[in-house]
Amino acid sequence: MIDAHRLDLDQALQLLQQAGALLPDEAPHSAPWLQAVLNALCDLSSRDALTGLVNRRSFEMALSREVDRVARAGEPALLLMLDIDHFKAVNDTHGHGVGDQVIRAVAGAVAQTVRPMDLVARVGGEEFAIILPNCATHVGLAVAERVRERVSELSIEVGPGQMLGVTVSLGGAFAPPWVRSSALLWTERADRQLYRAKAEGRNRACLEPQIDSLVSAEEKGMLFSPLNSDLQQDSP
Ligand SMILES: Nc1nc2c(ncn2[C@@H]2O[C@H](COP(=O)(O)OP(=O)(O)OP(=O)(O)O)[C@@H](O)[C@H]2O)c(=O)[nH]1
Repeated sequence: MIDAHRLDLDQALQLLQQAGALLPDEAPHSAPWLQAVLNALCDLSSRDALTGLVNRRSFEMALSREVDRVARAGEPALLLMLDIDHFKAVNDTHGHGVGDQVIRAVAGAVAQTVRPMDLVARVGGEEFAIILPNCATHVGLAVAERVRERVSELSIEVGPGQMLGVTVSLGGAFAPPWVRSSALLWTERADRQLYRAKAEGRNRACLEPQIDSLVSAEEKGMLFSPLNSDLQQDSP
């Protein structure tokens, strides 16, 4: 049994306080209190401080989980990479503070546009990623377009009476159903489409052309038959 009084938790509690996290109501140093402190620290370390979105580390974990899920369940999942257009010019013209404000506004708009089950992450300075589980392939482009349009409608007040508009480019790729791919390959494919969107003029969404699965219904049945359950678990 751990005696929580003997643990040095000062720094952890200061971090939580500084981040504005609510400290647990439970009796200090009790087991439920300690658990609540750990939960709050986990939450803090999985979020980006500027936007409150999921950070790159959590995104990578979620993406690997999604790769596994798609390979098992065969449901199509879409990964969108999103980058603010000409963002350097925003910083250069209006300053870093306004740049941060724009990043926050874009993050809010994107998070409000997708479904609660979708995961929006800030994966770089002005770069975001969205994992959309169970997203039908024929609606992928419409979803990406909706996000693009929503951001382009933003009017961000960056000074008294001074409004700023911003656009984003998006690149997307579906995880191949029934196939064990890797998070890295999936990200690279979506990134390639993002570069295409930038090269084709920005403020647009490009999705990887769909390649129909070569796995037949019969093969899918075989993959999930009890005889092959070991094979399924061991396959790379
Ligand atoms: N304000 C602010 N700026 C950031 C942050 N992180 C990165 N940046 C800036 O984002 C800018 C990214 O610029 P670039 O990668 O050149 O791209 P861009 O100007 O958006 O141009 P394109 O992507 O080609 O449309 C750089 O100037 C970085 O300094 C941040 O957290 N806050």
